Amino acid sequence: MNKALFLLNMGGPNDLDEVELFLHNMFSDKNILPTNSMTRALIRKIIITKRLDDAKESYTHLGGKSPLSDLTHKLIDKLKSKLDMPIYAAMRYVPPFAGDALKQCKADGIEELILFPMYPQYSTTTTLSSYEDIVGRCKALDYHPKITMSTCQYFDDMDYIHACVAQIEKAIGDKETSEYDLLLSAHGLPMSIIKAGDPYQRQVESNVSAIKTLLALKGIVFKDVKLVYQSKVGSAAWLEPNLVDVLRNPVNRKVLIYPLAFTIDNSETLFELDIEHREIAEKIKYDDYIVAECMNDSDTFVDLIVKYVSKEPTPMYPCADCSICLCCGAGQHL
Ligand SMILES: C=CC1=C(C)c2cc3[nH]c(cc4nc(cc5[nH]c(cc1n2)c(C)c5CCC(=O)O)C(CCC(=O)O)=C4C)c(C)c3C=C
Ligand SMILES: [Fe+2]
Ligand SMILES: [Fe+2]
Repeated sequence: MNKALFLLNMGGPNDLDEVELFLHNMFSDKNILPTNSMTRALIRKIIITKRLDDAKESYTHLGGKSPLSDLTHKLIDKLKSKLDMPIYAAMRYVPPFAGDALKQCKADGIEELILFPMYPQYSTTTTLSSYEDIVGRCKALDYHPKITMSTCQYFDDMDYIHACVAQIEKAIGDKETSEYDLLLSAHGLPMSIIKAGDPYQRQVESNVSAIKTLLALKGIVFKDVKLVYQSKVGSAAWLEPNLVDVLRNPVNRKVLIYPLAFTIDNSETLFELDIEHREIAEKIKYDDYIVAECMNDSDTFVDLIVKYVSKEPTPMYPCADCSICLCCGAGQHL
């Protein structure tokens, strides 16, 4: 069967004019704001009015755009040397959208789309949203390929955990780990989404436990290892503890932050963590403040993607005896 690979992600604005499009599309997504469409439109307007200038300002610090798209294309270039199939980035809120790639796949007679989520932990706000986007766009194009999730999540895959620890080791270099707090920083989510059954928090916590276990096995000792949540938007309750609160109340003034929910660097790592929160740390006189890089196009991450794309998809999580996946809805009933 002719196959093509789609890497699923949110995307990031490719110029300052796209910041509004990003926010508009994100807050039009029923998986991000699961309310009725009238309420969603109202909240969207309020958030765009409040966030647009600040968001543009953040991207200005990064040269006027998000680094996400360029870094994803570097990864795709590396994957192309290992996988004999067309590979596309499918971004949810800004170009490159999946639509153009799907038109190309239809014209090329591609019969199977293999989807790889760039999110290690499954969430309705990310993985499910991207999956539904692909399915919806295929329908709109009257294109009916087999759609396969290569995996719905990989937070518990030991190859992925080794890759996380490799990034942490690379960031700390020759420094003495026992003097540092390791903050494993996951993107936050509203508590309302968690209470509705989203498995993200549980998967993040398992991810943290696995990293702690591997650090112990490798004899790498930090002063403390803490799970924190970043990038809160609005005033509703989100997952806690919030990274900013933890940074503002230091027990120890040497920290290494590892961004746990991203595989590709973006404004929330390179601006929020590395510029904005660094300023807080400098103001309150941290002795050292290190932000680890995401996996980006590292060889271990390339190998992980190749592994999932090359293997038969396992019955998807958590349903073992029916091919429809209970976490993302992918697949079909037998
Ligand atoms: C309700 C708001 C948001 C939820 C829920 C959310 C979940 C979520 N997001 C990511 C990854 C990314 N988020 C990015 C940008 C971004 N996210 C939000 C809000 C929510 N995210 C906003 C408003 C923005 C725009 C930037 C800003 O205004 O601060 C990005 C792109 C960054 C870039 O380089 O452009 C990513 C990637 C995850 C993994 C996640 C749930 C687990
Ligand atoms: Fe986000
Ligand atoms: Fe799934």
